[in-house]
Amino acid sequence: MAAVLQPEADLAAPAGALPPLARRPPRFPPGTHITIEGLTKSFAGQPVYQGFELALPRAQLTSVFGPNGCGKSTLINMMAGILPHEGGQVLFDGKTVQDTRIGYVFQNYREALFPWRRALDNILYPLKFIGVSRAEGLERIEQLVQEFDVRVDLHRYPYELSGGQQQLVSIMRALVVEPEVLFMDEPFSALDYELTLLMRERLQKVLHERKVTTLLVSHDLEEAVYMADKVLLLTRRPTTIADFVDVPLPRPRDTGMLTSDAFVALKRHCLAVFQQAVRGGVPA
Ligand SMILES: Nc1ncnc2c1ncn2[C@@H]1O[C@H](COP(=O)(O)OP(=O)(O)OP(=O)(O)O)[C@@H](O)[C@H]1O
Repeated sequence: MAAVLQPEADLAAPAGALPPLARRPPRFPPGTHITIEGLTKSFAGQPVYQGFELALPRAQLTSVFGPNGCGKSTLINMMAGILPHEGGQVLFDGKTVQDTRIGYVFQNYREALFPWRRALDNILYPLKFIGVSRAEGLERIEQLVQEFDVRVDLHRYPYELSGGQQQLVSIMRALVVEPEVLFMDEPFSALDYELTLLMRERLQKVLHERKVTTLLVSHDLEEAVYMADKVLLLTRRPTTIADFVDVPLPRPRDTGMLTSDAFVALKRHCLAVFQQAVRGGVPA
């Protein structure tokens, strides 16, 4: 297992030259869960990330938003260990992704679920890799069904379920392992608007109650702000951080919030930063 990160221990100065401890700035903000340092990635010689740095807070949902093709999926896929990177590191409480329990919800739930397994067995599937019994798994699923407060027959096969129900199954499968970190890549983009509103509302409530550190890639600014504790706004490639915006709106949230003054003001700010980032300018 990787050594636990000592937040202040690796400042690159010779021992004799260190300033007094009390005056040294913290390496990462208090409450940091995930640290990304010097992340470097290119495709066909074209850089996407060059020395990318970021600290992500524990138990909060960070939405990732930016121009098309700026590398949102690439970022979470590198973090989740699905995609290799050329340089830098991503640590979770100082641990590598291999030593971290993660969940991942794909955009395309149709391809993500096993069609030959009933919904229940799709959800139970990852538990066999972490040594959780079927009985314990069934208890966890019952708990999830209550938290989401939805009616879905988990004895059905995926093709017998609606799109929203299938994506719910896929979300439950990611949560049943009780992940330290959850990654979601546009999980609602294939759902109709009514279902999207319902799923957003339920999911943000469950994730907040479970205190899961979450990364959500979204193409929809309304969704990005509504779901988030923080919105990470990215620039065009090579990708940098345009802004990392706090969303201090109360939870649980519902659709009424979408028209509140505070929500609209936050969304307006994010839109202005995004437009600057698309044009390649420096946000005001
Ligand atoms: N395997 C690959 N080979 C070559 N180029 C790739 C590969 N994967 C991604 N890219 C390119 O890298 C860039 C970032 O891709 P990525 O999918 O991460 O962007 P994104 O911000 O999630 O995109 P979108 O907004 O379209 O969903 C894009 O220009 C994409 O075409």
